[in-house]
Amino acid sequence: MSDEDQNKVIDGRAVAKKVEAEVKAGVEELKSEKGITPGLATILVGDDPASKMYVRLKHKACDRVGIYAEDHPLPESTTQEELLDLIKTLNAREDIHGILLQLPLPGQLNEQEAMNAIDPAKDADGFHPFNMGQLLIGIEELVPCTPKGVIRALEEYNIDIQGKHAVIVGHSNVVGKPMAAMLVNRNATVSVCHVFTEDTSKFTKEADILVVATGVKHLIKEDMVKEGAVIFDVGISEENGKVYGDVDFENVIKKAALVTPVPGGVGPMTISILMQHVLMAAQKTA
Ligand SMILES: Nc1nc2c(c(=O)[nH]1)N[C@@H](CN(C=O)c1ccc(C(=O)N[C@@H](CCC(=O)O)C(=O)O)cc1)CN2
Repeated sequence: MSDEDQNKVIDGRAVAKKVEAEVKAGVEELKSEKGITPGLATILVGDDPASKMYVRLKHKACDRVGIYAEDHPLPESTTQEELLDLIKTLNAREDIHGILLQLPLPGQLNEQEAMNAIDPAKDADGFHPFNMGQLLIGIEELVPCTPKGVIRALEEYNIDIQGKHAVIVGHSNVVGKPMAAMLVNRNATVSVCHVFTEDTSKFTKEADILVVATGVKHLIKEDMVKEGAVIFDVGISEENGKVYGDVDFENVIKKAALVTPVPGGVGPMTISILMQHVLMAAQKTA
């Protein structure tokens, strides 16, 4: 990669490091002034290797910032009742301020019902309907971590959002929909594309800010982006032990003003925002 292109890489690890430093300072203050150690409980159902790795990364981040973390691994065969029972127990624990249910869940489990059972005040992921509803009316407290990480990166890189055309590819509850709400809350003009969009490239070519979250390797090519666009690649797919994003990074970077790499872009930012949420939830109990 040329030096010029190197300067266009959004360093997600550096953004995450900055967020983590802030969280660490907040955790120390809460411990020394109120005697409260923020606590996160993670729930991992089954043996999916990627999910296991993400939970491990979250526990390592907790260690770095001083958050207490405990994992609740459940077998693949877990019933809805068993999962809800565990969530109920964790909701009642005073030393646990954040609960994270690692997704996806095995097919027999009802994901939405499980997320609805998490106390909204402990909803570290921001997926509870109460927190999603708050986001929609412009109250951003516990909101989904990945889109919040994207917003933080836009701030860190001094990118104006107001009046810009932001295009999101993917309309999931985890990324696409909350990302749209956060950008609208900041007065962007937002288009959301998805599998039923007739001509996605018609939209992506017009995007000042492009967020792609589909899980389709290298879906976004150089001829699909606008010169000078700021691009966030949220997708991760694996092929022969190598991870790929949704953006054809090597070629797209020639045209973009800024772009996130995979790995080292949005992923680390997501985890640092999760740490921020556990701290926020603990601070509210003080
Ligand atoms: N309960 C949740 N489940 C899932 C979420 C989520 O936010 N909450 N998001 C994804 C997975 N995810 C976090 O859980 C996640 C994915 C990727 C990364 C990350 O840091 N990736 C590294 C690359 C790692 C690799 O080599 O594969 C990177 O991008 O640098 C962190 C978190 C689905 N489930």
